[in-house]
Amino acid sequence: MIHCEGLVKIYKSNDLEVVALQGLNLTVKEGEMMAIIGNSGSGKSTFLNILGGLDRPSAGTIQVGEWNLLKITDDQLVKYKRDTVGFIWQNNARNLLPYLTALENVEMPMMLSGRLDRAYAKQLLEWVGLGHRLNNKLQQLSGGEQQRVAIAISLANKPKLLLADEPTGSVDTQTSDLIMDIFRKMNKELGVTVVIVTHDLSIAGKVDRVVAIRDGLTSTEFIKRNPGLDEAGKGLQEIHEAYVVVDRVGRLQVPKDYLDALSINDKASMELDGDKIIIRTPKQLEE
Ligand SMILES: Nc1ncnc2c1ncn2[C@@H]1O[C@H](COP(=O)(O)OP(=O)(O)OP(=O)(O)O)[C@@H](O)[C@H]1O
Repeated sequence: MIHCEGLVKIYKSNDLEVVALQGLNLTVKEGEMMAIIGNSGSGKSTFLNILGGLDRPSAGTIQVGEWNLLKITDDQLVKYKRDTVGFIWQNNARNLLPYLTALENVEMPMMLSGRLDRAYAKQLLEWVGLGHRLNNKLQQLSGGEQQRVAIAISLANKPKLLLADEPTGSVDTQTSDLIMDIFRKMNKELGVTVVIVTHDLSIAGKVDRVVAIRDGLTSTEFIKRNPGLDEAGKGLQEIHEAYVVVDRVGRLQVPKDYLDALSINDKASMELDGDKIIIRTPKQLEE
């Protein structure tokens, strides 16, 4: 579904250049439900915005389904956004219309794309557990309920790819669990590929794979040890096996605390020792 290699995004403003993505590699299979984690400023939102067609990449390769997002024309990008992706933000209230009902809010994007389907709009709201709130105005719904309306809206165009930026960022734990359950249901029943960007490690137990981004590069992958396991609230390491990402030309990131522990700055010695690769302080610097 998603294949990106050496993806670069540079923001230029006046004389300043910020390299938000420095050659990111990531492949996401169709039907996968995965999360991207990383510290503030690591490039998560930049990556999601590129995937969602809201921002353009600077260089590299990024293919989503049939679309090459580096070469896509503006007209094709409009079609891509309308037909292929659904987007959910942390604070969705700004994208919803408070004076319309939940149902009217879901119908609105369908009308705009000329494909109104009231029965499907109702079904979506039932799927997110709001079948009893169809005719309530948005302003009469709680924050968590509004977030669920936003999820229904994001699915209104029957996207193949659902992108969520901190979808559980401003809701309580119970609503957060409910939202993750809805994503899983949509993923299983509609076959939608789901990519979630988050700070929240507790939702990691609800996805198949977590990829950590550091400084605009994928650094570590956590893959569920037991796919039957579905325990939110547990740490990543408890339910996932951690792997360092090695790119096609053999580059990998060594965690900063490991380097600090051995005072490795700009050089290290590396050697193959049977079935291990050993990285250590440069030999000539050892006492
Ligand atoms: N429009 C922009 N113009 C200039 N620099 C930007 C722009 N958007 C993001 N950046 C910079 O790119 C880097 C990556 O930002 P990004 O928002 O992708 O990080 P993030 O991991 O999503 O962080 P957060 O979790 O805080 O949202 C940061 O250094 C940020 O300051």
